[in-house]
Amino acid sequence: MPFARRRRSERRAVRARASNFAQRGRIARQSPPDILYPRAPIREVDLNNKAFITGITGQDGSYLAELLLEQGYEVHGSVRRTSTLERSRLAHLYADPEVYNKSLFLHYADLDDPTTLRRVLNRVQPAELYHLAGQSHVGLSFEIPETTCEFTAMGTLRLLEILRDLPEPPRFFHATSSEIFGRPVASPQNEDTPLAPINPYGCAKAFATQMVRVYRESHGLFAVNGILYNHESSRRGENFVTRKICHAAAAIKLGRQRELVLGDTSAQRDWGHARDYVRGMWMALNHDTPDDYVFATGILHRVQDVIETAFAAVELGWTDYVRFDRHFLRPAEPLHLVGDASKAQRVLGWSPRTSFTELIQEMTQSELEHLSRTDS
Ligand SMILES: Nc1nc2c(ncn2[C@@H]2O[C@H](COP(=O)(O)OP(=O)(O)O[C@H]3O[C@H](CO)[C@@H](O)[C@H](O)[C@@H]3O)[C@@H](O)[C@H]2O)c(=O)[nH]1
Repeated sequence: MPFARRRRSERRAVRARASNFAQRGRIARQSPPDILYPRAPIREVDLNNKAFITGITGQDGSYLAELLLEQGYEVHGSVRRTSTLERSRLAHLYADPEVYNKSLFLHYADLDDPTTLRRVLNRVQPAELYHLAGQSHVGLSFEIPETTCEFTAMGTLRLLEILRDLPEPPRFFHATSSEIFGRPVASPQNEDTPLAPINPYGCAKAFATQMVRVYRESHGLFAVNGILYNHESSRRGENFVTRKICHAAAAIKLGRQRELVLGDTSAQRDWGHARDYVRGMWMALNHDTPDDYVFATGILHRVQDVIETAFAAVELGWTDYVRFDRHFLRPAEPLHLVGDASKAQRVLGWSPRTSFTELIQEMTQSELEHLSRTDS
């Protein structure tokens, strides 16, 4: 029986069993992911289901891990071996003895090491695999195009090849990007918009997106592309523009920073909240059939709007602090990247719940609270 149609008492029991991970979070500074069961028909969520996340230590990976744990999944994730443990977004789960190595497991494995990945996936045998890992910074992809393609394009292909050989391949979600559309001929874009990337990152994502379609259609994998427009949160990396601005507004308010230096502030994006987008990932992978879905708000804002909203949230005038530096300009900027998520809405019952203003205010507030607790 689909989870959504289970008896109310059973659903209540499941929710009662699931602890509220985000609230316990040391660094999770927002309200926990609110999980509503989608209207779309979904397959039964077996409480023993295992999910595997590549990129579990990233913004999306950490929200998704929380959501899946709340749903009763056993969650596994691959982590890269680095000299420092970059797991701060998972710290609250990692530090919880009820969770770590009980329902959350981390494995050393990487996209450039298919032997290890294969061994780990063979051992875990997940029912669902969420592929979120890769080099995700568009500007940086101009500097390190080979690394970007190695991880984002070839890494995805290697993963698909491994799945093809598994006796029971898991359902596969690929987090792709609006950057596959580059400078699209039509706005808003949907799942049928032609791919026309204009930077190395977009090219790598376009390759991977198309490969996912090939493996779905020619090899019969249950493989889904989530075409994700910009999605942010207080867990966003500090070199992405929303976090950079919200952090600066809070730091300037507290006297910890003097100015904010930016590139093109007229650039426009379709910005939503990461928590909403990981909910979409789960809904897409639990639908009856594999397909591609755009996840977006459908509303464009300028970088300048982020600046004004963040500085207004700390009651400062932005003009005294913001400076332009061409160092942050990119060789090419996409135009009119705004998504039409009506298919996700119609088929999955997905829609974003957080407005642009709420998002930026929440991020700025979170920075204020975080900075107020720390010395530097
Ligand atoms: N990062 C950054 N961007 C700046 C700055 N000043 C202006 N911008 C402009 O702000 C816009 C957003 O930049 P990012 O926040 O770096 O995000 P992105 O390039 O749109 O890429 C993000 O969204 C994609 C989905 O559309 C993702 O696929 C990608 O991984 C990433 O998350 C771009 O037009 C960029 O030129 C700055 O100082 N830093």
